[in-house]
Amino acid sequence: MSGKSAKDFFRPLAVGAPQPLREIPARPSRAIHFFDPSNAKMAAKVPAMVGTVDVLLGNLEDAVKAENKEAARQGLVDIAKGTDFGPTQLWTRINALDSPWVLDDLTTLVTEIGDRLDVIMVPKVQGAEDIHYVDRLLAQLEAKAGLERPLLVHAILETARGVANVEEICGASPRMQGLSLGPADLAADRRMKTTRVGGGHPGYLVREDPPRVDGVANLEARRSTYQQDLWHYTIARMVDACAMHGIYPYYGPFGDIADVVACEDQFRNAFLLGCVGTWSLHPQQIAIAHRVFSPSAEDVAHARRVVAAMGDGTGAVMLDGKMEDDASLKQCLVMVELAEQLAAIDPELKAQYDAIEV
Ligand SMILES: CC(C)(COP(=O)(O)OP(=O)(O)OC[C@H]1O[C@@H](n2cnc3c(N)ncnc32)[C@H](O)[C@@H]1OP(=O)(O)O)[C@@H](O)C(=O)NCCC(=O)NCCSC(=O)C[C@](C)(O)C(=O)O
Ligand SMILES: [Mg+2]
Repeated sequence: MSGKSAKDFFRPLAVGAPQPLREIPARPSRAIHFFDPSNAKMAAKVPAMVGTVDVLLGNLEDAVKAENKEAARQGLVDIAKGTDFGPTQLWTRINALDSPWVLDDLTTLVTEIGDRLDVIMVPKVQGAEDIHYVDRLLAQLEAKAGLERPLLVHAILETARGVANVEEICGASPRMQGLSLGPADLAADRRMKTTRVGGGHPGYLVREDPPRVDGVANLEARRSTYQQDLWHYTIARMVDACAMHGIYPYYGPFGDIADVVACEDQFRNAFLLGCVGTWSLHPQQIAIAHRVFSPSAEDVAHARRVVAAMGDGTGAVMLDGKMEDDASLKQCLVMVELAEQLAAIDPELKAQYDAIEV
């Protein structure tokens, strides 16, 4: 894991840096909405988006043209200084650690707007060494800026080595807040034969067995095929690594902006497997993410019924013909706690959750 002794793990890494957190706060982050701070039209929309999305993220890395890198950095500083973010979190994605821009990204952002940023997303993380580098540098910069609250770090898993090292990445620093999938870079690094940004592929499928007549397979018969999820393995590994370390997994980008149906399906797979949120690249993906990553009123009502029926939580009871016990109660508590967190920030959801009787 970190290689540090337990007593040193929560010590600040620079004199005067804030104390690391012992627990990562579970703040709602159903959608992490990306914007390019160097794109004037996009940037102009950001202040009005405060309160409509859980996280706004000023992206400095890929999707920002090389000639705009400095404008994007400065644009983010200006937006952060000039906007009251209220309950909405402000994140950034810095450039890759081997790029010519990242040192200035970190130095400028932490010293200028470190008190306004919540989480720094680091792309293309390969192993614990990348997190250790960022961890120490952030501590030095936090001390210099006189920050009282430590910045958190979110790693994007987008290389084969990163996936292989996923557990050590999650445990590399008390700053680790979570992980996102980077399906496009990961596909390229693995030499997958896709050309998309996330989502499925029609060629990745399983086929129904052929019907048999007198024991002979009829290979000419029409057979159903079922498209499989290319990202299941990686998301499942991320979910376990994050749960093990008390941090949060997220899906990532869905590049086919027009295909809102497949986007919703991909997001829902991630939600059901344990992810707490996803990315939004275009304003229309925010509503999809909010819908998917907020449990339905019916599921919340059912979970509340199980909690009520289970009393002190021990033993087994029958509810609607089904056995409920300690383990189903725990699943229901996950649902109820999430519903309470979301209801606290979203009056519309609160009304839906309160409308259905337990
Ligand atoms: C897809 C694009 C090009 C379509 O942009 P568009 O202008 O063609 O779209 P539109 O539908 O025409 O836009 C309508 C209006 O919404 C605005 N708008 C549009 N998008 C946004 C936005 N995000 N935030 C705020 N406003 C936005 C846009 O400026 C326009 O404003 P207008 O009505 O005044 O003309 C554009 O939405 C965009 O650039 N989105 C962000 C892309 C991005 O951040 N990509 C990087 C993350 S994915 C990634 O890096 C991979 C990964 C993880 O690394 C790995 O898998 O390896
Ligand atoms: Mg990438």
